[in-house]
Amino acid sequence: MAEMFKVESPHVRYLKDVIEADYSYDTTQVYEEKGVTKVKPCSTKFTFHTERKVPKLGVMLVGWGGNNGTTVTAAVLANRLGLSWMTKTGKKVANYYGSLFQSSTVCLGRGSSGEVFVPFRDLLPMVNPNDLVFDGWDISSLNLADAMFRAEVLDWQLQEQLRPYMEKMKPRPSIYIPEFIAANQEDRADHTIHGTKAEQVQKIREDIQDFKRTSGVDKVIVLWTANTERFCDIIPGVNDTADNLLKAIENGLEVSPSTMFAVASILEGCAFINGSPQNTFVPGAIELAIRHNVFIGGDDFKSGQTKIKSVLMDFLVSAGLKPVSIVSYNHLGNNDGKNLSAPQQFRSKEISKSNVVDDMVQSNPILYGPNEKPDHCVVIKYVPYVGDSKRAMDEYTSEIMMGGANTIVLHNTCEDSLLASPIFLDLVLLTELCQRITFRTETDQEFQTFHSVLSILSFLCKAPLVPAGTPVVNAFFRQRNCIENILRACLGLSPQNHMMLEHKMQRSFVSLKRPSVDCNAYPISSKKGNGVNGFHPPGISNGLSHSNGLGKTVISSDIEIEN
Ligand SMILES: NC(=O)c1ccc[n+]([C@@H]2O[C@H](COP(=O)([O-])OP(=O)(O)OC[C@H]3O[C@@H](n4cnc5c(N)ncnc54)[C@H](O)[C@@H]3O)[C@@H](O)[C@H]2O)c1
Ligand SMILES: O=P([O-])([O-])O[C@@H]1[C@@H](O)[C@H](O)[C@@H](O)[C@H](O)[C@@H]1O
Repeated sequence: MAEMFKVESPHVRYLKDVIEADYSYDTTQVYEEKGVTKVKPCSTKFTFHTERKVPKLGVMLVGWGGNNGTTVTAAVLANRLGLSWMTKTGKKVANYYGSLFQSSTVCLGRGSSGEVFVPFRDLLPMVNPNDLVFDGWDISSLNLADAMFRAEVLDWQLQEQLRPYMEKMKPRPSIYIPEFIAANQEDRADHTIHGTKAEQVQKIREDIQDFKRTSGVDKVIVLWTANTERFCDIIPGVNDTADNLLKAIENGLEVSPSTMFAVASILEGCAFINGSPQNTFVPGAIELAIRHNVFIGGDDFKSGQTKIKSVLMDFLVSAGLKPVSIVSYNHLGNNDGKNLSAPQQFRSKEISKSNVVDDMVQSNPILYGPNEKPDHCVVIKYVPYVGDSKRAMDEYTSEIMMGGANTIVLHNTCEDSLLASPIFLDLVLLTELCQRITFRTETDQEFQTFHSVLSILSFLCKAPLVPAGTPVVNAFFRQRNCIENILRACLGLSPQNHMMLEHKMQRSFVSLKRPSVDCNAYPISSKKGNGVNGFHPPGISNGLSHSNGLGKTVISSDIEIEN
């Protein structure tokens, strides 16, 4: 599919197979010299390559029969089919609300009528989620239609329309090691593979090969959405290096099912994403991914309470207010909640939900002394009756000026799986896009990929996995801006700086010509479905555009967009 717009610049070249962009990466180095803090602007010349051809993408879900797995599969099917259904509050239409790429926008630049916003997905060629092909594994034998019914997430009228499609989808039997998940999951495990750990890893590899062969997809990404496991001890000689991990699997030593899936995926050259909080990526798994130049990412989908926390902490600390007590309670009644009612599984989740405040606390030594941090308590309770409708209650108490106190209380009710499902799509689509991006610098002329530990996924994860020795960022807008600015860099566009100097000057440097009067509103993104058909970005929806006969659509004399 042709790009939705083209950048007019001598530094950007639309070649047959790639978009090639020259980019100046500007940073600022701070260092001490003779007791003086020095600040030095630095600039590095990058050349980015982004492959223009979008592949047919297969997604294999571990835990496919769960609430999230069935819901995301149903959502993609419903969008592909353009389904709608009646409910007590009226007609509902399939959409991808909650997806960064499908339902949020970015500012492309400034037009004659103001800022021009386009769907995030249109910045670079990306897979359309409607085209995703799903497969996967589950320790429960239910087909996807019966599993969707068991999940009790989606309206009945929608389930009825989807049943003929989803009842044909059957998860593959999976690896089951009881001690890694709650004992209360045992009655679900009627669909498991047997044999040694090495034989089971080999079986998973064969499943991936079989899916590739039978589905005709160009590439596969494996995503863990099975139950939360207990943490694994990091044992020298067992999982501390890639070779030891492979040997441990051969010798049947302690390796969790999620790590076994990660190893199988990596050995098959498939990116592996961990949507749960356990430490799947033991050092040996990370080393193996690096050795095979395969992307890994995680941990734990950032979907609700923690996502709000990464915004509120950003707001409070950036505003100079001092959060001193944060209490996050929630109860839910789905199978995830049932699994988390066991202490070891809860502990995994408690860890991933607790570290999200660290970066903002460490960013402000005015508010927090060395090793000082707010009280932070995480509580999760299992209440079967409420099902997937998670109830979250949060209390944020901050010290404000002159001994004052400010307490913010939140109550949030939502279908947990409808918050998590769009995150799946963003994770796999962004990972796939990153697989098509390479870059070189003026001092290192050989093109390289991103590091195997794909930290650009941080925006989508509670406990971001980052390359060793690199910073963990949790603040919501910093994470989002990171994605946006990297994708802009692939187009040779400078980072969003929000300065808007042109509007803050006595004598502006920009003459904003009025658009010609004989043109119609220009649909920036005419992709079908998801309610964005004929998308008219704010600022030019009543704006005017016309074709100048050169195959370009001119929104105004300031912007030219090539059809
Ligand atoms: N909002 C959210 O729903 C959300 C947010 C963040 C993280 N998560 C995590 O995502 C995961 C899935 O959440 P869910 O609500 O879909 O849970 P779920 O219990 O409904 O689904 C998990 C599925 O995994 C299956 N399973 C368990 N062990 C397996 C194995 N070894 N191999 C294959 N399948 C296995 C189970 O049978 C079940 O069908 C959980 O770990 C949860 O903590 C969920
Ligand atoms: O994403 P978030 O709302 O912070 O955290 C959620 C937890 O509060 C919830 O109890 C759990 O079931 C979900 O898996 C999810 O992890």
